[in-house]
Amino acid sequence: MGCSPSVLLDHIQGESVTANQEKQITKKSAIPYLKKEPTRSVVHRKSSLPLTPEDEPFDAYRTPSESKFGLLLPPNRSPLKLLMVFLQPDAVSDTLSRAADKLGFDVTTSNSYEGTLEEFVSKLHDLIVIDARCPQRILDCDTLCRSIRNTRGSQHTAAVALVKKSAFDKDDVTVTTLLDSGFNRCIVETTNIIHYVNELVQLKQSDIRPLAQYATNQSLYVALEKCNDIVLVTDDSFRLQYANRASERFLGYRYEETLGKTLQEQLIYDPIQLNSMSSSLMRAREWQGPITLRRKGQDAITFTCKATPIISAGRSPTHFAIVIDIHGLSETPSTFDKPRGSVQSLRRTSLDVRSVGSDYLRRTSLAKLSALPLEAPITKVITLLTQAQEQTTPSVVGILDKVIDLLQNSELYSPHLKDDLRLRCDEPVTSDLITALLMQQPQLHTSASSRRSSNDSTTLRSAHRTVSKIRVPTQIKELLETSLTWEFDIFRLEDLTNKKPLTHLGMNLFLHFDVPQTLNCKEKTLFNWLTVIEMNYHMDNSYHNSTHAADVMQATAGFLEKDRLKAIMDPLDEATSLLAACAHDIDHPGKSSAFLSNCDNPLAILYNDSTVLENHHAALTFKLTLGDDRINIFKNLDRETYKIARHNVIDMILATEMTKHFEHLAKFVNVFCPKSTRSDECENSIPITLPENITLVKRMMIKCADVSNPTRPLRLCVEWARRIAEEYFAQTDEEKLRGLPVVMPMFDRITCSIPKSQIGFVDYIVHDMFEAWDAFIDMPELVSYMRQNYIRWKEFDEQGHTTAADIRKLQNNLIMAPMFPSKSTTKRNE
Ligand SMILES: Nc1ncnc2c1ncn2[C@@H]1O[C@@H]2COP(=O)(O)O[C@H]2[C@H]1O
Repeated sequence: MGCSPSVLLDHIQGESVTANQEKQITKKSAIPYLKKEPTRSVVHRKSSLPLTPEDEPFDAYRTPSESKFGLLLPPNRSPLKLLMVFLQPDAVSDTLSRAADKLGFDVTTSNSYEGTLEEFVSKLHDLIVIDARCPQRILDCDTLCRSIRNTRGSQHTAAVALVKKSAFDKDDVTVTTLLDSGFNRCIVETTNIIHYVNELVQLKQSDIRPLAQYATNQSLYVALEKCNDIVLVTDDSFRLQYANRASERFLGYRYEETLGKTLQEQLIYDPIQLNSMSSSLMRAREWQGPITLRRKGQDAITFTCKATPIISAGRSPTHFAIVIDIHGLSETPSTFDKPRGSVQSLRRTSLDVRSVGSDYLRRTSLAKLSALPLEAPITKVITLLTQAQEQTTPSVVGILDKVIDLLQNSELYSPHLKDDLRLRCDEPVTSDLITALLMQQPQLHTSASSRRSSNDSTTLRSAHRTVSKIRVPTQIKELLETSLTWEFDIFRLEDLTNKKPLTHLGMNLFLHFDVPQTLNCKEKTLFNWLTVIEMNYHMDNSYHNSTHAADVMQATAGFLEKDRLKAIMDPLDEATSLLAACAHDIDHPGKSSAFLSNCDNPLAILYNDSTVLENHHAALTFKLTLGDDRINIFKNLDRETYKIARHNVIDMILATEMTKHFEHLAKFVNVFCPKSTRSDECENSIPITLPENITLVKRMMIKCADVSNPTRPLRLCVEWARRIAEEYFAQTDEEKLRGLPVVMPMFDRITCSIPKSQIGFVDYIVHDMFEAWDAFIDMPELVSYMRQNYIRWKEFDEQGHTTAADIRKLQNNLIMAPMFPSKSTTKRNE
């Protein structure tokens, strides 16, 4: 069965009696020591294993002295075995033997070359002392020692040459030669037993014990080889020095392919992860986090990793032990060592007791998440924050915990109305408006409501009417010549077309953007389509009628004319953007989604109170279009192109849902106007043509077009404000009449201040979005008009022009005012 490397690491660092402490024991008991050997059984762990990370000694892995392998105990073999090789016994050998007896050695003697080797092979002594005083021709010590060293396991034996006194007195080469042939040291002949006792004590401490520790190390290596987690050891420059068998199995590299290579060049996929790991390790701090590893001939894969610095010399880490938990690996590699059982089954039996701590659990589950082969940017962000937590103060850790909790919420960009919005927002009408626009859920019934099924006029209108080719009157033609200007007078077109502006403007713009060619359809089909779409807008809505659709289409066309967009949009993008704009509010009942939900309207039931209107607009668009060949503008597209077109139209229509306003805005700003990037860098570094980024642009485009009315010339802006206010008032009236919850109580036609509603709408919705949009497509007139209008609304409010009637009066004067702003107002730096 494999074992957990974390247990091994504990063993390495968990001894309670250090080498220093043991030296002190040895020193103090120099004399009693002759009589009583301290037993190894006195060595116990100071404390039991910590149960949670909190129980763990703070610097369990970090104290340099504890990171040394020197804390390993030699194997508990008692007594130590001594082989004495003397051709003939003499007073010196006798003294040595007696000293060894006193220290409790198990002494064996030998007097020949062969006998020695035989004896050694059978017992693998801890210490061998060879008499090097006799002439070489009688006993060749050098050769004997070399032969011993060639014996398997002899690296754990200390070999000592017993030399004449003269070898130390004279400056000859005897000692060096002996050391070269494999002896660990030389001791001099003597008949003084104390001398030999001290020699043996020193030998035990400085040679036998470390060699025995190496023997224990050997067993650790065996454990590492058998262990199921990947274990890598690198030097301080992340050059691989050791990789266990699990690494070969999971990563597919043979041992020889990996050794000597740096983690970066061979294994670690993500430089950010490596940087984070190395910054902790270099500061002698343990690191834990997900790590994505390259696998030979396969996809990279992310594992949970724990890296520990090891200081074997000096003050800085000399090695790093990297243990990679393969738990959570979804797929067992085909080369997996079958007899050992599956990763999962092994894991179930090997419990890491430290995983009980809640914080650890949280990190572990995060790590498991990131062990999946998928990685979203948010996963990286959470990982980096988790790593940052390890290097900061408890108060910052607390804050980061909250940040991580928020980030783990899937509704990242959905605004949650701050509980105290009503209190913080001085203006109740703004509070009402923004709450109604941004909140998904319908209001709870606050008053007794008569719940009955809606008979709202959301039923389909007939799509089947023969469309004759119309001739465009001159006035309309002339007006349409300005159809791509931001000051285009949509209300005049409404008048001239007898409230059918969409068909006329739509055809004009479709031709301008070569839509018939792009969709490979006849102009007549497009015309029919526009007609049917327009028919399905409610003429009697004061705001959400086909004039609004035409206005949004006109704004969209104006945006599409800008170089920034021309550069990234292909003809299908342009065509589908215009189609989406035309149809984006089709069959709008003049009431909000919340209203529909509150009165159990069939649409709210159909769409489960979720994105009710926008779902309906998109679905109805396709239902109508595909339902009649005469208006099926997609019928000549191949399946693939149709799918793209359909996706584009649906995506853009759904993007107009205001509850997702901040989500779309934030995504756009994050990609195209990141705070950290200087504007010049920004332009060059953004992968603007990535399909997902073009999608963000298209969403932002239709959103801006949809609420562009506060950025139009004042006369247009005021009329739109009056219209939307009128529609809101109508809803409030009906809610009151039907005893439904009042979604926006402040929009009461008697009491509401329309200027205040506009100020709030710009403050909360329009301002930031248009600043960002202007920065992107370079249309300074948008922001210019928005600011001028804003000032005017403030003036109107101060002057007491608040009701719809007041606004109407104002409009009479505005009709006389010029539509175009003075030249200076379109300058960006104004
Ligand atoms: N000038 C405005 N004042 C207040 N609300 C507006 C204004 N223009 C647009 N809106 C709101 O913004 C919403 C955008 O999506 P809708 O067209 O569905 O409905 C729109 C209105 O509810």
